[in-house]
Amino acid sequence: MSKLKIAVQKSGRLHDDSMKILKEIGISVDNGKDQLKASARNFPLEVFYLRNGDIPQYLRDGVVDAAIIGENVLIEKGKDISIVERLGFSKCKVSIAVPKSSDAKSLKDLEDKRIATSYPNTVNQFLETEGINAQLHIINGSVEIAPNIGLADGICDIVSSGSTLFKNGLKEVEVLLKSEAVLATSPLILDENQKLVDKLQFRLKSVLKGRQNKYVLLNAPNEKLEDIIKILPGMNSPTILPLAKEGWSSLHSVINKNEFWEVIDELKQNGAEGILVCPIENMVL
Ligand SMILES: Nc1ncnc2c1ncn2[C@@H]1O[C@H](COP(=O)(O)OP(=O)(O)OP(=O)(O)O)[C@@H](O)[C@H]1O
Ligand SMILES: O=P(O)(O)OC[C@H]1O[C@H](OP(=O)(O)OP(=O)(O)O)[C@H](O)[C@@H]1O
Ligand SMILES: [Mg+2]
Repeated sequence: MSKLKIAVQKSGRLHDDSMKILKEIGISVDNGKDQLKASARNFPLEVFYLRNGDIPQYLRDGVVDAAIIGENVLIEKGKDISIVERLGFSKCKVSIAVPKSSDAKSLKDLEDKRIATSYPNTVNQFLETEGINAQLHIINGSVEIAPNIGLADGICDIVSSGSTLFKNGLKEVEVLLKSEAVLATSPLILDENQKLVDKLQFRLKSVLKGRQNKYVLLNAPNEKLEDIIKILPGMNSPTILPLAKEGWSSLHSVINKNEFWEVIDELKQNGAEGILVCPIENMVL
């Protein structure tokens, strides 16, 4: 039986969440820390631990069938590789930044200037589209230090909280793209392995949907039920069960987790009591 070969970052920002999501979709991997390859116990799958930056080439060559990778890396060097599913973690931006004292307000203002980056293709594409000339300095890390040491007038790098920019006296002037971890597949994937990817994708969708939602249970007097149902977004057809306490019911429903926190005070004011909010492992739709 064929096994699906999937690449996961060996160590770094993506590693832990990638392994976590595999676990949540029911895949147990024997994980020796220094192993470069591991097999799943309960799914025809082998995990290859690789550098994030090397993964596009492995996908292109068909050395691996699929990968969990930063979308920004695919935009930089894997335009030919298809994204199967966005995974919602490792969210970041790829942005242009300049020293706080600079007058530059966008990429346009860096005409004829020097830009340090690890993402030359991404920057070049934006420069071309906007018809701007700039000189690129390609460096592999610590990009944010470049303006301070006189190497560049601006930089293009990953921004998440913005604290690295802040610490280096830089300000973000333009966001080139937004990124998150994605599941991607090789253009050379065989049909039988594509079927395994489809299975993974189905499981991923139900885990991701579960993460976005909460299962809410609350008690309320019967005469308040109508008002409470109006307050709770998405609670069009809640389950209502009578409580042993005369005139009271228990109300159960699935609710988007962000929407829920916005209405919690209103719920209490309208008589809801004993509110329980539970995580959902999977939502199979
Ligand atoms: N500060 C951050 N916040 C959120 N996501 C980030 C951040 N920095 C990087 N990422 C995302 O995580 C991915 C991996 O970043 P990380 O710094 O761990 O590895 P890398 O140096 O890019 O890759 P390699 O595995 O090749 O060494 C990036 O491509 C990006 O998608
Ligand atoms: O906006 P922030 O939250 O500060 O995150 C942005 C920083 O995070 C990444 O570096 P990382 O910490 O991964 O180090 P690396 O350069 O060694 O990959 C990225 O290259 C930025 O430098
Ligand atoms: Mg990094």
